[in-house]
Amino acid sequence: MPAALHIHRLNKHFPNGRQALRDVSLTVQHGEMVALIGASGSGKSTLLRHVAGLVAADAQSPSLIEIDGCCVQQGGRIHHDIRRLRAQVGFVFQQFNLVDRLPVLMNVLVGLLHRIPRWRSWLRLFQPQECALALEALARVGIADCHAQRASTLSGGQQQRAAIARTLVQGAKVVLADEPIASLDPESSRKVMDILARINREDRCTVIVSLHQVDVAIKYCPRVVALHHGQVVYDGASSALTPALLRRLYGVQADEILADAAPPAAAPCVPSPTPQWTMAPAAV
Ligand SMILES: Nc1ncnc2c1ncn2[C@@H]1O[C@H](COP(=O)(O)OP(=O)(O)OP(=O)(O)O)[C@@H](O)[C@H]1O
Repeated sequence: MPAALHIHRLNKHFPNGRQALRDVSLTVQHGEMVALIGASGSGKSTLLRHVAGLVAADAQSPSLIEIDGCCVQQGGRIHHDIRRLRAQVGFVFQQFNLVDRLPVLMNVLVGLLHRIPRWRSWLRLFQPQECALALEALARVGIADCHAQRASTLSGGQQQRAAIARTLVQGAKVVLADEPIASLDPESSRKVMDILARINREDRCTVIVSLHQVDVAIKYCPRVVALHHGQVVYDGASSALTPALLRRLYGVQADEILADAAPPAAAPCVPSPTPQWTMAPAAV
């Protein structure tokens, strides 16, 4: 069985000469929940955008990205059938990417557009069972009662949950979430992360989530991939992250991160059966 995600020797230079990714190789198996961490500018978003086939790697490089054995891009060329492949990948953005003026239910139904005839998608004609599917997805993320509201009237946390409901309706087997909680308050962040963990657990969805908050990465993701100046400098158990690595990744900010992660004594991030920052999974 092919891996959920396979990345081989991914390099990216932007036209201004900046190298955002350096020889990134990574394999993620089906059903994993992986956190992508690293300081601002380390390349997390750029990596996820390459995986989604939104950005092409350096031309004539040996790069290869495959999702479930299907080529997303190779040698800096995005696969010609990327639209079909993208339909299998859910993308959750920091800024939600909902259509503000449309009702929440319609925003969720957008996840079905790749599956219905084009004439129906143009007319936004959805069948009762499709609406029922969207309502069920909204119920799973806890906002079914908001289905008739315009997306713009939802709170940030609710909008992000609607965006996740859209990926549920889409039937995505791989969900890429790019800093999904960066603009949310702690309670909304918890709800969004709980939902991502639930779809990982219950739907066996592979989730790759970029996060600024190391404590959240440790709490929710058994595996962490850390980027530093576009290079993978750590790929392993989140419980085995060390203060030394966090200092390398985040510089002076690391002390703040360590304090957040383990409040009482700048406790070492050594593997332990019950790390102090691991809270019991909370219900959505
Ligand atoms: N379109 C672009 N043109 C030039 N440079 C870019 C472009 N997009 C990103 N970069 C640069 O590539 C590097 C990686 O950026 P990226 O947004 O991937 O980092 P990040 O880890 O996601 O940061 P943040 O956590 O702040 O979102 C940065 O140095 C950024 O300035």
